[in-house]
Amino acid sequence: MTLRFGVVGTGAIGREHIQRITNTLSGGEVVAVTDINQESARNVVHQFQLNANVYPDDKSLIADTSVDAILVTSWGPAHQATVLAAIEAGKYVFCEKPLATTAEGALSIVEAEVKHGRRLVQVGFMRRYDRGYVKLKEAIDSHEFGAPLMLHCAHRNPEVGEQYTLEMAVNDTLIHEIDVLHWLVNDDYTSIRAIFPRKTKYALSHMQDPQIFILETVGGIVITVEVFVNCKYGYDIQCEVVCEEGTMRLPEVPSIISRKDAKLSTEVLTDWKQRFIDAYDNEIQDFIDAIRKTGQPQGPTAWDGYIAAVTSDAGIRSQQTLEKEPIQLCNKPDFYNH
Ligand SMILES: NC(=O)C1=CN([C@@H]2O[C@H](COP(=O)(O)OP(=O)(O)OC[C@H]3O[C@@H](n4cnc5c(N)ncnc54)[C@H](O)[C@@H]3O)[C@@H](O)[C@H]2O)C=CC1
Ligand SMILES: O=C1[C@@H](O)[C@H](O)[C@@H](O)[C@H](O)[C@H]1O
Repeated sequence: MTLRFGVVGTGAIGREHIQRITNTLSGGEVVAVTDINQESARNVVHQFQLNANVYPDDKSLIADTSVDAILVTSWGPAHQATVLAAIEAGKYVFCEKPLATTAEGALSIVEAEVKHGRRLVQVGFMRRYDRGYVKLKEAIDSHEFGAPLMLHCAHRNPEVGEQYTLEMAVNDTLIHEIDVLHWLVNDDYTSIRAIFPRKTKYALSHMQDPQIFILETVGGIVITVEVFVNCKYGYDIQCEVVCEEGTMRLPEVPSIISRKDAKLSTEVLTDWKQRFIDAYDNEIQDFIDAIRKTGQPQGPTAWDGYIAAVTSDAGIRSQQTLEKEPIQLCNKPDFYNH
C-alpha cells in the first residue's frame, strides 16, 4: 500500500518534504496540498508534477478520503489546530516542529491521541535520525566513557529574517536541542535559564543575539547551548559530551580539506536543508515504513512534542526573568510507554 499524503503548508520545508516523498523516498505519494497562499499550493503541484488536488484549507484536505496521512509544514502557531483535526478524523500526522507553540496546546494533542487509542502522530525532530547524533548516543549508552557530566552545544544560523522573534530562538531554534539532548543522555530536564551575552551588531533591533541557555537534568547533567542566529559565517551545529573518562563530539560535516595560498581549509555549510538532509530522508522514510508495516508511526511522539513544549515555555519565561525556571511535566500516559 502506498501512503498517500496531504500537505498543509507549501513553504520552504513543505517543498523539501514534497520533493523527497516524490523523488527520493519509497512508499509515499503526495495526493493533496493546501496553503493559505493558494498560489504557492498550485505552484507546487506544477513544480513537482504532482497528481494532487489543491484544497482551500486544512479541514477540506483532511476530509479527502484518498488522504491517509497529513504532513504539517505550516507556521508553528497553526500546527495545533491541524493536528487536532487530523486526529479527530483518525488520520496519521507527520508534524514539523514545534508540535504546538505552548505546553497547553501540546497536551491537548497528547490527550486527543490517547483518547483515539492508537498512535497517529510523529513529530519532525529529525536530529534523532542524524548519523552523528545516533553515533554519540551509541557511545554514551555503551558506558565506555563513563557517565555524561556536561554537554556544550551551539546552534548557529548565518542570519534570520525580520519576522524572527525573541521567543522563536527557543520555540523554533533551541527546540531541536531541547528534544535531542535529553534523548541523547536518557534523562529529564529540571530547569532552564537564559543568559544574554554582549549583543552582536548584526542582531535585529528587537532581538537579543546571541543567547545562552543552561539546562539541568534530574541526574545532575549541566547542558549549555549557545543560540546565535546571526553568526554570519555559516550554519553550524556543535555538540560536545564530557563524560567521566573522556569526551566526544558531533562529527563535522564531510568536506574536502584544501591547501591553497598558504591556507588549510574545509567548508562550513550555510543552509539547514543540506546539514540534515539524510536525517530528513530517514525520518520520513521511517514514518512511511512503520505505518505500512505496523499500522502506526514509531518516531518521536506527541509526548516528545509535549516535553519540548513545556521546556520551551520555561525557556521563554527565563528570557524575561533571566532566572532559572523549573520544568515540570504532568504524568506520562502509559500509552507512550509501549
Ligand atoms: N525540522 C527542521 O529542521 C525545520 C523545521 N521547520 C519548521 O517547519 C515549519 C515551516 O517552516 P518553513 O517552511 O521554514 O516556513 P515557510 O514560511 O517557508 O512556510 C510555511 C508555509 O505555511 C503556510 N501557512 C501558514 N499557516 C497556514 C495554515 N494555517 N494553513 C495552510 N498553510 C499555512 C504559509 O503560507 C507558508 O507557505 C515551521 O514550524 C518550522 O519551525 C522549518 C525548517 C527546518
Ligand atoms: O528548524 C529550523 C528552522 O525553523 C529554525 O529557524 C532554524 O533556527 C533551525 O536551525 C532550523 O533547523
